[in-house]
Amino acid sequence: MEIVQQEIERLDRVHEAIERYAVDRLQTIGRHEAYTKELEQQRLNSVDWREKNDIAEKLIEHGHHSPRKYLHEFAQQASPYFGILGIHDNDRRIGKKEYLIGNQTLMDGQRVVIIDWRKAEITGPFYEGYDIGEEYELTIRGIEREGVITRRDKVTIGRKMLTRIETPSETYELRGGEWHKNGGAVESTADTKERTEDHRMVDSIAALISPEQFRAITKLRDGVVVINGAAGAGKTTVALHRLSFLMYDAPEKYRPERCIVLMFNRVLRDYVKQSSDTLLGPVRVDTYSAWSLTALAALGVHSLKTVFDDPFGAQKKSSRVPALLAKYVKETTKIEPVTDLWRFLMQDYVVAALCTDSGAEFQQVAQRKFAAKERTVSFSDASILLRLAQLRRPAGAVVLGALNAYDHIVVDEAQDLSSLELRTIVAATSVARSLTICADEKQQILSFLDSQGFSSVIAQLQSQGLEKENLTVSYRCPKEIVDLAARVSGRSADTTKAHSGALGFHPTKNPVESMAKIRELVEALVQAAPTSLTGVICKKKADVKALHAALAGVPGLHAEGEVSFLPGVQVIHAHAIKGVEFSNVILYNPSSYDYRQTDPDRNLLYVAITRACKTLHIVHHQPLAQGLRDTASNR
Ligand SMILES: Nc1ncnc2c1ncn2[C@@H]1O[C@H](COP(=O)(O)OP(=O)(O)OP(=O)(O)O)[C@@H](O)[C@H]1O
Repeated sequence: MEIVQQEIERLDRVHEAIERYAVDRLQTIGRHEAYTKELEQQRLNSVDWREKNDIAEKLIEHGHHSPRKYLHEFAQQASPYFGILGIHDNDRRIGKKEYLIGNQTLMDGQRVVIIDWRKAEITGPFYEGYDIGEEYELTIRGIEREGVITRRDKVTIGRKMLTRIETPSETYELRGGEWHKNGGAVESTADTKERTEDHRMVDSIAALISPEQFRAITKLRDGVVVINGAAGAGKTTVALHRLSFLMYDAPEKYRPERCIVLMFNRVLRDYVKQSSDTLLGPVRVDTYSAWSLTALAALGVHSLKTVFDDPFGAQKKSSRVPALLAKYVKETTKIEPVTDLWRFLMQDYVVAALCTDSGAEFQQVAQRKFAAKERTVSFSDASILLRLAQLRRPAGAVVLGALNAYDHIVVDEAQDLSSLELRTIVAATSVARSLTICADEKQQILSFLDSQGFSSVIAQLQSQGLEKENLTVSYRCPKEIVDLAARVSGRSADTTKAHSGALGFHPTKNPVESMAKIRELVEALVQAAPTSLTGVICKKKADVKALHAALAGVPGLHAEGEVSFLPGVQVIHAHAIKGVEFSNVILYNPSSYDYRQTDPDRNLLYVAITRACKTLHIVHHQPLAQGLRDTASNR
């Protein structure tokens, strides 16, 4: 196995280059800092003010060239690269060349050892599915290049050791201390998570990016990109890599401190925060609600008290609110912002447009709050308040963190934001309106949102130039589960890349039997794979407690309400599972009473099913929801 020997030797040389780079880097920094100290000393010793000024200027100039700014520490020692791209260029001066592709560039003096995957003009052929021997035409630094692809291999390096080489036709794998040819299948991301005992997004995903995902990541530098696609097709993955790509490709245009990622809930926020260090560096990752409060503060609206419950939350999220606000702002003058909000809500035309019944109560509450100068707002109020505060600013005004200011915003699960919330986000971007919006209308689970909201904002953005990317391949779920999800949602899915998994139905007679069955299943799953993560999903919050009690004492049971990505077992209700994933999912009694034939219920069931990376067990004592029922009876 010559290739294995060659690659082991290559990796040794790369490790040596990493060490040389680390030493060179520290020496260069050391020299720079020693000269800084020398200049500071000279300035201290100098008695002539003119000389002092000269030295001060020199110090400032010297500071601009600090090697800490451009010689970054190489942080990928354990796994320095994941791809090898071979070319034979028609230009004789280039000729045959092999590029190593990784998460960070590595230089050895003037020589490039590893190329960052985001250097798309070079790494494109690696991702875009070129065949060996296929001709390429590239434009690198404005120069046309032509030739043929000679190699396009993936390698796995873990803890500084080469363990796998995957060429387009063969695989070589290190198992039990020996190399085997064409042995195992590619490890799925679910298996990687179990092996590493970490059930967050896999860090090494840049190695796996598909051609369609790569195109979405590197597409259209300015403007809005909407990423659609089935659950588990990699929408979030693509959006985060896209932001990473933009910041790398045009750092002066996409500054990390002027970019933000908005996630659907705190679970998802923490999930991304913890897993995207390499990808996003210091970019803020937050929920829409948390961001809206800081944006309000930036606009001068302070001392708010927030509450979750709002009996009129649905009305306030109506897709009619943006037009009503626009009219209100036109016809009224600016007053203290929170009072302005209550005054808006008590207008007759607002009440008439938003309330079919209970309008009188809606208006009275707003009038009372207006009179009392109330500072307690719900999160639905906060988004109206934010849009109002944005609209009250003069056209084109820039307010950092709130208005016409962000270089780029990523919005995940946008289908579950109201049209007003989406508008506050769009308004917060700079005039280039650079946004990546992930959305799947089949995953809209908030019953109080009207479906026109999302589409109306997209239609408006369309007129300003918007690109849509549809991801078709599902990566998270096994084929059996993708098929079941397709039956529930009525949307077909591409299962070509899907691995195989297990799907089981377990009818019981009553809740007690269901709970006992779930305990039996969980115990078996934990015993079979102690490093897996199992999610027990129920529709009603009240069932979380009962299920938790039924599983008491099971090894690895996470505390009630705690969401963690460590191996074990989690009981969680369906509304809290957006965007997360489990090796195994057990659905507790997904009955036709709990999941009715309405869009939000169907969507919620679709979301629950598609959280499973390997197995799905459905335990029920009542008639199953439609979609599940047909599958169960055909088995
Ligand atoms: N090209 C790929 N190859 C292998 N795994 C991938 C690929 N792209 C994404 N994944 C994995 O698939 C899973 C789903 O990805 P992601 O969460 O980005 O999908 P999504 O479309 O946002 O899902 P959802 O709509 O359910 O939120 C993740 O574990 C991710 O690491």
